[in-house]
Amino acid sequence: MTFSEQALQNNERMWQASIHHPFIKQLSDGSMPEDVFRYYLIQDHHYLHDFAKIHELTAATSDDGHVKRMLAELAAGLRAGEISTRETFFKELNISDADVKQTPMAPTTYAYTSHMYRTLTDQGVAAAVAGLLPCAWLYADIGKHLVGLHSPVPIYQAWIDSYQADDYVDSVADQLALTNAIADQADEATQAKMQLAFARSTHYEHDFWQMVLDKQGWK
Ligand SMILES: Cc1ncc(C[n+]2csc(CCO)c2C)c(N)n1
Repeated sequence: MTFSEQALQNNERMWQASIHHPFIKQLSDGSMPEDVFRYYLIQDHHYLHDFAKIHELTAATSDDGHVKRMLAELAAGLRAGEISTRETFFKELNISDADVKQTPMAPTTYAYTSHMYRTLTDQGVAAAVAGLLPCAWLYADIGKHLVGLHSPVPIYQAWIDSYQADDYVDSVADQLALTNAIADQADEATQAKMQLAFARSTHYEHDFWQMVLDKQGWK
């Protein structure tokens, strides 16, 4: 069994809970209040900024040319994605730079990104790469699940469409292949660290949806 097959089997319950989370349902049936989607976009902006940084740090730490190149390419794609999100979603919802600056990372965004930094510093490159994987892979699965459903709210449908684009689906396949290749060459202890990092990120992906519906803040 490949690393990713094993990972999915180990985390099936959390994975399914994300795919069927009320956040996804509210987005696809259009019932999500706009302020909730705004909250999501701002937290996700904070998340993506750190997520790109973690790719760059992992690339800088790795001594494998292929891993370095792939992570650097993914980071560049994330930076470009950040810019296009600002141009489309932020503009449409009138989210300004000041709105973003004035909104701190909520506890779950903070915990999720901190987990990824910590995985790199404490567990190394292989575990860090495994910790990055649920992000793209889970959204691709959610995108598949939503094929054929059309949200009555155009901006929600635009969000759904962005995770069904062909270039995105190809990039997920590359990330799966990279993670599986790293796991193949890793010893058992490293493979266990990779599984743990994947499981933690999967957990935080689920909590991210819930954070948004709760509009979680610092008490
Ligand atoms: C909390 C959170 N988790 C996953 C994604 C999805 N995502 C982030 S970067 C990327 C790859 C290139 O687009 C994908 C699929 C998100 N936006 N926010």
